[in-house]
Amino acid sequence: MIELVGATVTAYGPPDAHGRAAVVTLLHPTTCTLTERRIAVIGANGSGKSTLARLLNGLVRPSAGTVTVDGLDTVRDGTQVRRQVGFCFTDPDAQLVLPTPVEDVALSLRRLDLAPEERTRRAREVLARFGLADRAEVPVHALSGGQKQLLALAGVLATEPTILVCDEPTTLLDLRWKRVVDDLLDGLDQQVVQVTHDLEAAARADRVLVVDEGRVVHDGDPGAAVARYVGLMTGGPPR
Ligand SMILES: Nc1ncnc2c1ncn2[C@@H]1O[C@H](COP(=O)(O)OP(=O)(O)OP(=O)(O)O)[C@@H](O)[C@H]1O
Repeated sequence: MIELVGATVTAYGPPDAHGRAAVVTLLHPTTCTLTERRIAVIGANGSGKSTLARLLNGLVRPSAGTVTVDGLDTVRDGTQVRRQVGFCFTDPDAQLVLPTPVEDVALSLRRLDLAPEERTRRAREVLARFGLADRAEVPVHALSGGQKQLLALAGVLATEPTILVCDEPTTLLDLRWKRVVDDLLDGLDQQVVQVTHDLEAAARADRVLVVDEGRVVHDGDPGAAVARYVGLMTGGPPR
């Protein structure tokens, strides 16, 4: 269970003519308890969705308030929280660091106390589960965007987190690969919190948070959330 209590994120904005930077609020105080299996976060570009998502595993620290996962504080107990909450970025290149898929997944498994051969064997098993068995030794840079996104998810899920947070996991994918990743996410046992611009994916969620200008302006039923978002988006050109 993820719990935000007055969670607020501030940062320094751009410096003025005197070199002084004002503090800007990226996320206004937010309180909610996230227990549903499928949660979507939607909103305009720059509204604060990624900031909210990154709070959930401590990638971003609250400037005020708290974020806890099953009672563990994302600041105080950051390492334990990150073991429980896997995070997948929009761009898999931000996540894939080793030359081949098998090495990359084996790296994800480094926390398990395993001999190197056993770690490699497990990494191959994980790749097979994700339909990437025949890509195990192919250079990561030679994989398609869809294969890279699957690999990034495989690396995160290999560690068996109880919660998966994904920041626009299908934005860079063509329709075929988007379906593959959507099906994978829909079928997971884990709780999944997904930031998305895909309103069909949002409509399939159990609960949808709509973020606007750093505030959660709607939280609840997917149909009403999507309608709220569409209303916001048709209210004039972006600022
Ligand atoms: N570390 C930071 N310092 C200053 N401003 C930041 C920082 N991180 C994000 N921002 C700003 O906060 C706002 C919200 O950013 P965020 O990435 O959370 O939006 P988003 O809703 O995920 O956008 P998108 O849909 O475009 O990915 C943006 O205006 C962004 O430029």
